Amino acid sequence: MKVAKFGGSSVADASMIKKVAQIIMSDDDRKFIVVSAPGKRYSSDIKVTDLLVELGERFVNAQPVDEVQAKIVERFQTMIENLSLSESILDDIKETIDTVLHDDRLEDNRLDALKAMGEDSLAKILSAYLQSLGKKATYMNPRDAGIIVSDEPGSAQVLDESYELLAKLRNHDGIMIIPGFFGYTKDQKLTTFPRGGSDITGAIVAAGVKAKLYENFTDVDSVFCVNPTIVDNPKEIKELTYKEMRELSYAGFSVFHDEALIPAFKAKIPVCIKNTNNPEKEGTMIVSNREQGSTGTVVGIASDKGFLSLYVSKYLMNREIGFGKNLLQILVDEGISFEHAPSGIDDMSVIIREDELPLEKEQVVIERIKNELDVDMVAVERDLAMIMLVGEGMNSTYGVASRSTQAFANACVNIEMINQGSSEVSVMFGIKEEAMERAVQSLYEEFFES
Ligand SMILES: Nc1ncnc2c1ncn2[C@@H]1O[C@H](COP(=O)(O)OP(=O)(O)O)[C@@H](O)[C@H]1O
Ligand SMILES: N[C@@H](CC(=O)OP(=O)(O)O)C(=O)O
Repeated sequence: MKVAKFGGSSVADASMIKKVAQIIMSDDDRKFIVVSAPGKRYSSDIKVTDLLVELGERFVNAQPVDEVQAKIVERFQTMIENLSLSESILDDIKETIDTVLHDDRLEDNRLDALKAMGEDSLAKILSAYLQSLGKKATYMNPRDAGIIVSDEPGSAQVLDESYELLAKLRNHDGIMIIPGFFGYTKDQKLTTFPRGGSDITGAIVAAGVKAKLYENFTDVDSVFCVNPTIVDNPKEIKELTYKEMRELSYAGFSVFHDEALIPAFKAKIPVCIKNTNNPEKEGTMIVSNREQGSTGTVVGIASDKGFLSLYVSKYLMNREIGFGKNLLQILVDEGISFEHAPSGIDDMSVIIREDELPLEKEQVVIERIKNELDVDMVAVERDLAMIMLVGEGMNSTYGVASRSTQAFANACVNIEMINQGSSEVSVMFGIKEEAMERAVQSLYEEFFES
C-alpha cells in the first residue's frame, strides 16, 4: 500500500486535479491520498493558503474581508464547475469558511483553522471527483484519521499516539483522501504544521499505515542537485539518504519539507519525489542507505537567505565556565531560536534567522548581553546567506574544503563563516546575501561540471 501526497502545484486547478485522479487510478496500491491547498497556477498567482492568511489577518484587524473571501470562493467555484461537480460541494465549502470566520469559540485558533481550509476544501473536491469517476473514495478529516498534534499554533508537532490510531485505517476499503497541513490537539483544537507542512502529514500517514512507499508528487521531475532557479538544468539526483535530504531541505531545497523526513525515517518508509505532470519519470528516491560511489562526493548544494550573525567577543571567554550557556539563555528568555553557534577562543557567533530577531528585539538582546555578560564587543551582521554542501561520502574524501574555498575565490566571494564537523554529512558556509547566486553557480561548476 502506498501513500501519495500531491502538493499545491499539483492541485492548482481542475486540469491538474484530472491529472491527479489519473495518477491515483493508475495504481491500485495508492490507497491513502494527502492533498495540499491549491497553489499558484502561474508565477504571479497567489496560493490559496496565502489568501486565507490574508483573510484571517484582515478579520482580526477588523478590516474588510469580502474581497479576499470572494477570491478564495472563486478559486474553488471555478474548479468545481470545471470538474462538473455538484454545487452542494461549493455550498459546504462556503459555509465551513464562514463558520470558521465567525464562530466565537474559535477566537484562540481562528488563524490556524482558516489556514487549513485550503487543504480541507480540496480534499472534499478530490474525493467527490473520484466518486464521480466511479471510484470508492472517502474524505477523511485528520481528527477522524487520528492525527493528534502539540498545541503550537502554526508549528505543531505530531504526537506519538497518532501512529497507533492511523494504523487502524489500514483496513479501510477504497481510497481515502486526507487534507494535509493540520491535525488536532488533545483538546480538539485545529492546529497547523509549519508552512509547507502537507509533506509532514503525508509522512505521518505513511508511517502510521506502514506504507511500502511514500510518493510525494510535485512540479519537478526530481530533486536537483541545486536549486533550479539558480542554475539552469542542474543535474538530477536519483537517490538520496534521509540524512542528506534532511540537511538539503533544511538549507533551502523547498521541494520537500525537512520535518517530513523524521516520521518516514523512523518508520523506514522510502520516499519518492515525482512529477504530477510527468508521472512516468522515475523521480528521486530517499532511502536509508545509498550505495557509495553511486553519485559524487557532494550530492547537493543548498542555499538560503535571511540569516544574521550575533557576534560576541570577550577576552578569556574559553576560561569562563557557563559563558555559552548564559548567552544562549538570553536568547531563550527572549524567545529566539538559533541555528548554529560556531565559537573560537575569545569569540562566539550565533547564527539566527532574521525573522526571529526583528530590529526592536535586537536592541533588547544587545543591551542584555552588554549588561549581563560584560563582553568586550557585541555586533549584529544582517543580510547573510548560508550555503550547505551535502553528501554522505564527504567526511572520508580529501580536498572537499579546498575545492569549495577555491570555488568561492573564483566567484570573488568572501567567506564569513565555515561550519564543518558538527554534521558528518555537510559543510556550511556563511556569506553575504548578494553573493549567494554566483557562489552557488561556482560551486556547481566545481563539483558537478568539472
Ligand atoms: N534542489 C531542488 N530540486 C527540485 N526543486 C527545487 C529544488 N530547490 C528548490 N526547488 C523548488 O521546489 C519546487 C517544488 O516544491 P513546492 O513548491 O513546495 O511544491 P508543491 O507545490 O508540490 O508542494 C520546485 O518547483 C522548485 O522550484
Ligand atoms: N498549503 C500549505 C501547506 C503546503 O504543504 O503547501 P504546498 O504543498 O503548496 O507546499 C502552505 O502553503 O504552506
